[in-house]
Amino acid sequence: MVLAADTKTVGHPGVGRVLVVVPTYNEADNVSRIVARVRAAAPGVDILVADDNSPDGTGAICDRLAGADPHVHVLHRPGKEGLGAAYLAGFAWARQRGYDAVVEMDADGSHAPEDLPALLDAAREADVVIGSRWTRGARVVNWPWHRLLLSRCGNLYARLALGMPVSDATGGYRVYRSRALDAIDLASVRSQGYAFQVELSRLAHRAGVRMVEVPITFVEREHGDSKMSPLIVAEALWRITSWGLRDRRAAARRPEALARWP
Ligand SMILES: Nc1nc2c(ncn2[C@@H]2O[C@H](COP(=O)(O)OP(=O)(O)O[C@H]3O[C@H](CO)[C@@H](O)[C@H](O)[C@@H]3O)[C@@H](O)[C@H]2O)c(=O)[nH]1
Repeated sequence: MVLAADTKTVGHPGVGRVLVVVPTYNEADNVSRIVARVRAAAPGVDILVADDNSPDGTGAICDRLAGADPHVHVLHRPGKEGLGAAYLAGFAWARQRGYDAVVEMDADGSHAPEDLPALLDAAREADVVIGSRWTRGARVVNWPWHRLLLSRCGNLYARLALGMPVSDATGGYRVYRSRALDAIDLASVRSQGYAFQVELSRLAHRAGVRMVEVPITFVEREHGDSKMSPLIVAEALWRITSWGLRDRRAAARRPEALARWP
């Protein structure tokens, strides 16, 4: 199935060589499907699955996929360390191999690979592209009401606390041009869970890189379970609050910066 995909096209026009990083923890029912969909939707991109030694055998499935397709790679990590650590390891892997852009994508099909060409097109004119659920033209399908509420409230809080003009700072479907990753101090990143997405949005905004949002259709997973937990929500709340307070204290020391606070 994967072998049928094009192996000759390289990268994306106007962007260069692209690596899609897919973090996985217990995604045995999803990982083959997502790899096949990415290969069909964007035949020129490479894929790196960053697996945290999933007990359900996701890593072994990825080894088979990688053995059958030179565009597919696996990073085996020793244990569950959170989404943020898996992405940082994937970014480092991409940098060492000279990729021009890195894509973040969930393994469960929530982020439609069919939207990827539009995100990569937008990356021609931007350093960071966020696939947004909360901008005009976006759709969210089958998400339970409590997740909708959490995402809307979380994004509103992040926007107000951090003064970022981003509608979906928690969203995990993104393109980072390598020059954006160079501009961001990745060594300072501390978030482990989904706060990672907000932290990178904040660092990109502060670094002054060009960020754009592209509407996506986000679909709730059909197989496997979300890794969302009260701890992940608590980490996001705590980190956003402390970044917001720190930014306001810094702005108070520079009164000219206060004008931009909402
Ligand atoms: N390697 C690794 N991967 C992980 C870990 N925790 C989660 N993942 C992987 O990260 C992806 C996202 O996790 P999900 O559990 O599917 O997230 P969700 O609940 O659907 O959350 C969605 O909403 C969040 C909040 O808006 C988003 O931050 C997130 O990206 C996603 O869109 C999946 O591919 C999952 O396997 C981990 O500790 N290690």
